[in-house]
Amino acid sequence: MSKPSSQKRLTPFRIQSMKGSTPIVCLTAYTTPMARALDAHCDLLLVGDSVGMVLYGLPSTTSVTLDMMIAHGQAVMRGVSRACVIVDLPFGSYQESKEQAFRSAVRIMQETGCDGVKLEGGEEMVETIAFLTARGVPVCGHIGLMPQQVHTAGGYRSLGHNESEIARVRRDARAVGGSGAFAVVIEGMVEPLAREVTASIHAATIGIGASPACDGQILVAEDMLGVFIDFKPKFVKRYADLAQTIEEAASTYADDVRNRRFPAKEHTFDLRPPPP
Ligand SMILES: Nc1nc(=O)c2c([nH]1)NC[C@@H]1CN(c3ccc(C(=O)N[C@@H](CCC(=O)O)C(=O)O)cc3)CN21
Ligand SMILES: CC(C)C(=O)C(=O)O
Ligand SMILES: [Mg+2]
Repeated sequence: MSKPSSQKRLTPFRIQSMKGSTPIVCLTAYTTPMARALDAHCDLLLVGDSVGMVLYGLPSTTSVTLDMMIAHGQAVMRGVSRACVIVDLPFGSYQESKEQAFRSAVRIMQETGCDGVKLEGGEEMVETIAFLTARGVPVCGHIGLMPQQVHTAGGYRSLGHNESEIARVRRDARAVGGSGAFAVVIEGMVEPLAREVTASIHAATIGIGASPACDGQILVAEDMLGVFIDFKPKFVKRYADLAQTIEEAASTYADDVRNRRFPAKEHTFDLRPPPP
């Protein structure tokens, strides 16, 4: 018998159908407890390759592997009952050919049970996205600022500030939007461009640093919770200061141990009277 929760999960099809009506609420999740905490409040949870920077302290997302994405995808799926779960294809697992992309996507879907995959790229990824969607893999695109291109782009810079950047994003949006993707993450671009892109494609646009003019919004959960504080992009809004909360709790714990206030009576197993 299947779990009763399985039919309540939002599908990529349903996410796309929210375009233009209800703003699509998305956050990243990498672990079971985080997925459990976010699930009821989000329409879509992304197991992002940002996991490499946020949980592993790596300098970029480019050394994240398919095995890492699968392990975190499995962890998130254990904590979810409502949200649609999408897993990032990591750098090097899909760019070589559409066949390589299909093999990587199938591994992710079969080994995690997630609802679809996300991949970065514009015009150059159209064939790949069409190949995957035609074969049963729901695909979310990702255009604009593409973190896996950090080494060729020369850093993380927002787009749409000159005519050639605008033309590039326009082309990528039309290409990816028309390739069968149910949604497209549009990252790091000026508002007029995000608005134009959102109005011009059938896929739902999920913005990060791309203004309120998108069909939905996504942030890295650890950024908005103030857990990850190594850097704060302009687009991040802090809803909590958990790094500070953790620091304070650790300090109080250390103080309690050093002054023998912890463990107290209620944390200690004591000798019980023998049963009658
Ligand atoms: N924790 C975390 N949050 C993210 O949003 C994120 C990751 N990691 N890792 C993968 C990529 C990298 N991202 C980044 C990283 C840095 C900036 C940044 O520093 N941006 C500057 C300059 C933008 C501009 O040129 O206008 C900023 O001030 O926002 C932006 C996006 C987004 N992604
Ligand atoms: C920030 C989102 C869109 C992402 O790709 C990630 O977390 O890896
Ligand atoms: Mg990513």
